[in-house]
Amino acid sequence: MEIKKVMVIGAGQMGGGIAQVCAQAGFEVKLNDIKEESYTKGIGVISKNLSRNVEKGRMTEDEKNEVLGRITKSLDLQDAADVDIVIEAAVENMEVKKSIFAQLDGIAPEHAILASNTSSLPITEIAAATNRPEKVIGMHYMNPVPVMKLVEIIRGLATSDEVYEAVEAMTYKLSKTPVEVNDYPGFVANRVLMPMINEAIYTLYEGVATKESIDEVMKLGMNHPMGPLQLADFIGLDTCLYIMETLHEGFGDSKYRPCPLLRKYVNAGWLGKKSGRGFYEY
Ligand SMILES: CC(=O)CC(=O)SCCNC(=O)CCNC(=O)[C@H](O)C(C)(C)COP(=O)(O)OP(=O)(O)OC[C@H]1O[C@@H](n2cnc3c(N)ncnc32)[C@H](O)[C@@H]1OP(=O)(O)O
Ligand SMILES: NC(=O)C1=CN([C@@H]2O[C@H](COP(=O)(O)OP(=O)(O)OC[C@H]3O[C@@H](n4cnc5c(N)ncnc54)[C@H](OP(=O)(O)O)[C@@H]3O)[C@@H](O)[C@H]2O)C=CC1
Repeated sequence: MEIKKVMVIGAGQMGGGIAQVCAQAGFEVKLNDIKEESYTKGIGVISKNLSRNVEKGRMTEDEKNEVLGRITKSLDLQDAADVDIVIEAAVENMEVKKSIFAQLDGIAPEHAILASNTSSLPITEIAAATNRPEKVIGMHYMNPVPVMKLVEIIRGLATSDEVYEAVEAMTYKLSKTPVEVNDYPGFVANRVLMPMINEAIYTLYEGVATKESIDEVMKLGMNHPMGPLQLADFIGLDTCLYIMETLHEGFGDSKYRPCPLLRKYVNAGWLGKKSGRGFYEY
């Protein structure tokens, strides 16, 4: 099955990046959000990223405008009525995702694939909110999407081979590398990454070292491009907390308990870079 028309749901840091790389690869993209200002912010970031490519001589002004011309605004899920795939990148909350998928099931054409960019939530459970579980799949991009090469592709219990192959082919078309993963909490990426970040937060919470020192140890000692606390701010502390909660609940193992300091920051509205304050100020 050939994918030409894409709808991306959520114009935040991930949805914006996904829309950008899809449009750059020649797909027609509808970028959907519930709020007009979120769309405006998202398309603004895309435009800025593309302008940087023009400044660096990687694309011409005309090519930039062609890419932007392939992205259209959507504030209504009904716009999914003629797309081949929907890639959902709304907030990391099961109830929100189930509601979106149940609605999409009634709107998107019969052949359309319904993919989620969830970082950790079970694809099988999201799929169960629809009458087409064989067409539901995880397509997990990494942040920042235009830079990172990996797409974790998660098979739900009922995902068909045909749908897997179509999403794999699309990933290659985006010049990214797919890795096949089964449907367990956190998949691979966040099952490994997020407990490290949570442990770094515990290290801060217990006064073992300052935030700068913790980040410095991991940058200089392990060659990580960002320290874990800086990376947590970059991902979004709300997203980090939701992922830890999914691991904790999904495995029932206390080793995944979210650090109280992480919860405190999220409750304070300190969500990291996107809100201007997390472990650091922006
Ligand atoms: C939570 C989940 O479910 C899964 C996840 O995504 S976990 C998060 C995974 N991501 C990571 O671990 C990222 C770790 N950090 C990094 O790799 C790097 O710090 C980084 C790529 C973000 C920035 O790299 P850097 O060398 O420190 O900075 P910088 O020189 O400014 O950027 C390098 C390139 O990336 C580009 N870039 C950086 N941030 C960008 C962004 N937000 N959007 C688009 N492009 C970006 C820059 O334009 C630059 O491109 P060129 O060199 O081609 O001009
Ligand atoms: N941050 C990361 O590093 C990564 C995140 N992910 C996953 O991607 C998804 C999005 O994360 P991220 O982009 O960081 O989050 P953001 O908070 O940056 O963006 C989420 C966007 O979705 C919008 N939104 C919320 N509910 C709906 C809805 N019902 N319909 C349409 N749009 C909606 C929000 O609008 P508003 O602001 O108006 O509420 C916001 O614009 C999550 O599932 C997350 O786990 C995956 C990989 C990496």
